[in-house]
Amino acid sequence: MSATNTAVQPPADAAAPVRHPEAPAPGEPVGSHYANCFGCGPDQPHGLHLAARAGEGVDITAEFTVRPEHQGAPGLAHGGVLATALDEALGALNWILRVISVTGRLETDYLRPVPVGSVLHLSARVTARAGRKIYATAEGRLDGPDGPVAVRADALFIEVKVDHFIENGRQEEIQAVMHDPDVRRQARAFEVNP
Ligand SMILES: CCCCCCCCCCCCCC(=O)SCCNC(=O)CCNC(=O)[C@H](O)C(C)(C)COP(=O)(O)OP(=O)(O)OC[C@H]1O[C@@H](n2cnc3c(N)ncnc32)[C@H](O)[C@@H]1OP(=O)(O)O
Repeated sequence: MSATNTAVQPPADAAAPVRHPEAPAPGEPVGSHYANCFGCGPDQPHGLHLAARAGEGVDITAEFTVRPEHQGAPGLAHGGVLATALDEALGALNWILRVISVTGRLETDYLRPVPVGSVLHLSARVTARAGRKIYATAEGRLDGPDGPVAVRADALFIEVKVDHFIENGRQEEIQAVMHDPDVRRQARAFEVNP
């Protein structure tokens, strides 16, 4: 592992993250940002169905149950799926900061194999902010929230406007969500906050 790559580590003058006053209360579900999201969407049959809960700080917890459709090697979770679980847990931090951001960089360490049928206990927290850059870290543990760490990641998320999705997403899906009052309400709530 490179000791010189500092892209996912905050600079010395980065600011401490602040929990938004209207973030979900500790223990409350963060909610799915999009019903078809592979990470958190309830309508994705093969998705991860992560349901994150707000922590007390600028953090969340979530569980991911590894199903047979998530395999890479026989009986083991695919590494890309595990990276997705970490990425989704990190993405849920948007709701604690009340900022819309996307993954710019995700550095993942795989420490233990994760068997099918196991529950990965995920936690993620923001470590610092610098302008549009949000630095965060996540880990997934086996055998309970205090069990051994199986996977971990450091990430750099970049703040974007709602237009990022409207301009880049396929119009079919964009038009469908624009007509969803829940999505419109959520997007408005994020955009009125500086
Ligand atoms: C409708 C409502 C929907 C709501 C949906 C909620 C969605 C939540 C989803 C959550 C789901 C889970 C999460 C997901 O799966 S999110 C999905 C996966 N991620 C993406 O698709 C992002 C694709 N990338 C981009 O769109 C652009 O590259 C972004 C927006 C990221 C930056 O392009 P933009 O033109 O805006 O900015 P910039 O290029 O001026 O860069 C700005 C600064 O950032 C630094 N930098 C940039 N990239 C990197 C990098 N890779 N490593 C290190 N540093 C990087 C850069 O050096 C610069 O620094 P500085 O020079 O200022 O110091």
